[in-house]
Amino acid sequence: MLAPSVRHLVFQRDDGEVLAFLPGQFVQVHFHYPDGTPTKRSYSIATSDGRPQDADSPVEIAVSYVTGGAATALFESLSVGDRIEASGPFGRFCLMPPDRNARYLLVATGTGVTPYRAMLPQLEALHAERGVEVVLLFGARSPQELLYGDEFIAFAESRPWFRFVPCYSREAAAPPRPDDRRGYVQDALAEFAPDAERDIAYLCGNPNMVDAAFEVLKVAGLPVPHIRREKYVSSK
Ligand SMILES: Cc1cc2nc3c(=O)[nH]c(=O)nc-3n(C[C@H](O)[C@H](O)[C@H](O)COP(=O)(O)OP(=O)(O)OC[C@H]3O[C@@H](n4cnc5c(N)ncnc54)[C@H](O)[C@@H]3O)c2cc1C
Repeated sequence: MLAPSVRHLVFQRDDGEVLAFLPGQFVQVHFHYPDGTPTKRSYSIATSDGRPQDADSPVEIAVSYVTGGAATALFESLSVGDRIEASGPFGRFCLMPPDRNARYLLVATGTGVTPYRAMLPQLEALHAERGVEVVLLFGARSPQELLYGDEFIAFAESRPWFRFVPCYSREAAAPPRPDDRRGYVQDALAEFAPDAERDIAYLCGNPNMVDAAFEVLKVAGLPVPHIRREKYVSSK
């Protein structure tokens, strides 16, 4: 468990094929409702090992359990070694190496942070290549819900070009770290002075947060192609 209701799950393909995904992409999990109707749900790939994918590579996801959720029931019922059906990779919520921005503003709530975990090796390479800087703003209700928080904190501590800014909407960390903030993640954006010349922003997770942060960035002057969005809407 990454948080009281969020579980990290690791899968491996069992058909000998390679899941050649780009960081930021997602998989779809296929299953059936109790009445036999087929359905599917999307999950961002969290795998962050930076190695070229091969047939044995892990496919990691973080699932937020919701009360009464159909996929939630499927994941809760799984035991080690069980199989599920999935397809992918899908999506275009990816870093685009031809971009020439000096800084990335990465914004997430909840499991919306998982694409950024997958992007860490690529961000490191982009920093080495052209000195790009990164600010990751992560909205969580409390420190207990700071998914992969230890990993992001350790990553930021050894890289001055990468800032990790947890924004707690319900309670502050005790004792707070210098980059901890109180309140909603979209309200913390102004402090980082979004700039059309310098920044490209990625927004991922709760649709209300994505819409609110999109408005903040647009008002700050970021052109729409510089604001990339992935909304975690239910695909029922
Ligand atoms: C591109 C994309 C990527 C996604 N990536 C992830 C991911 O990495 N991890 C992840 O956990 N989810 C992710 N989602 C959301 C995921 O696909 C499911 O919608 C979610 O897991 C709920 O599925 P469920 O079948 O358990 O609930 P459902 O049966 O779909 O919903 C049951 C009830 O819960 C409500 N509900 C659904 N989602 C939430 C929520 N988040 N909070 C509160 N109530 C909710 C519904 O309105 C409904 O009333 C992603 C969605 C998209 C579109």
